Amino acid sequence: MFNFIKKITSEKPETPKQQAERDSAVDKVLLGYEVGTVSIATMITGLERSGNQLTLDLRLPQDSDPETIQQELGQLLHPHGIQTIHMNVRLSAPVKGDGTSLPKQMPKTTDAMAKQDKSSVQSHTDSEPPITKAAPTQASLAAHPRIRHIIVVASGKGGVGKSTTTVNIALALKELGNRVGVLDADIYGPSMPTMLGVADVKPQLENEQFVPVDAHGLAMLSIGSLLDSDNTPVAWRGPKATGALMQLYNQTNWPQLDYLVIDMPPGTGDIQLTLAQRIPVTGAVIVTTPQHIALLDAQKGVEMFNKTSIPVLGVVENMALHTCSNCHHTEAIFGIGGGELIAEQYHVPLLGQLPLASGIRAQVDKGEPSVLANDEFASYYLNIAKNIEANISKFAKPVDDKRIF
Ligand SMILES: Nc1ncnc2c1ncn2[C@@H]1O[C@H](COP(=O)(O)OP(=O)(O)OP(=O)(O)O)[C@@H](O)[C@H]1O
Repeated sequence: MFNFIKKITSEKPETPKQQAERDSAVDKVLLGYEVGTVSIATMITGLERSGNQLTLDLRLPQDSDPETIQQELGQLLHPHGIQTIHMNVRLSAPVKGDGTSLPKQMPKTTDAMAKQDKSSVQSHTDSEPPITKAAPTQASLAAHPRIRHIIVVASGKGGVGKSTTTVNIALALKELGNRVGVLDADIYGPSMPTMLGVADVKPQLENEQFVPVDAHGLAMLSIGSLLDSDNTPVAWRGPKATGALMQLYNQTNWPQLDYLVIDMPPGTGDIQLTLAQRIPVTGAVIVTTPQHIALLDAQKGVEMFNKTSIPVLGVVENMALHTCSNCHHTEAIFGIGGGELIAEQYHVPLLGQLPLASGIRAQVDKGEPSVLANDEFASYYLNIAKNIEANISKFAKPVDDKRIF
């Protein structure tokens, strides 16, 4: 482990407001800075900003030159108020054999990334889709060797029921006879393990790869499984979050899957954009609610996916209808047509409208979502899954069947 401390220039006054603005600018610089052909964001295992000082824990490829990196980052970050950079650098060990000295237990998040010295980009080229150079486009990303379709489920804002919808769609796709995996990438509120009733099950490591948890037949991996209760990801900033999520995607031994459904963090910021640019996605599903503000945010989601050339498979309007728990009468209490409006405006299909029903909430709360319980709401999700299936093949990327693992 090397420890580099470099003073760039002398002090400059900084207000809290400036600091907040600079945090975002610093994130952008880190996301854009590449070591070899890979963003340094994917190599950050720890990041702390204190005033004009930035501390980065980095796991760099063995042949990289930390001093040059520090110098270049210093120049790029100096205009954004960073005067001192501390870099704690681990260089990846050279690849030897098949990597037999493995941790028996799943390490905690920070350790998981820091200790896996052999898990560099170099040592995993056999299973990782390549991360391409700056401004990667979907067309330049190789399809995942074992996954036919990757679907991201996104929402413009939090709390619209994205995770509830994701878990039920995943179960519905499985119900239709598919092999399905779920990646819970919602760093702000990872909820898949609880919703699937496997919150106590920790994923294992095998040959330096995460092994997804079997959750009612779904291959599930959640960023939440890698966290301690005191190590909440809420405070994670862009590059660290992006790095951790890319690691989950790249370093997981996904079985052969027809669908990997990714529960994205809500919003349309840097993290979402970076993931959308680095993971070979077949299509996106956008979850919204009928309220005006949620619809506006959903529009931003559609625009983000359009920019990154990810086809939008459609919009799901959640909590669109209310089903009375006494008489089971269903009506659109928030008004009608929100999801339809977006669908029309952006030429994307409306995949379905879901009721606001306490039963839907109660089922995910007890770890047995509606589709699993086969309750009265299951058919709504099955219809959405059928609509996804009906559309998806025209967006599929070719799978390289000749690849050997
Ligand atoms: N159709 C629905 N009817 C009733 N309750 C619902 C419905 N959909 C979701 N909920 C409830 O709304 C709450 C928020 O849902 P969920 O966690 O799925 O939203 P989210 O968009 O993923 O939130 P976050 O952005 O915080 O991750 C949960 O308590 C969930 O049970």
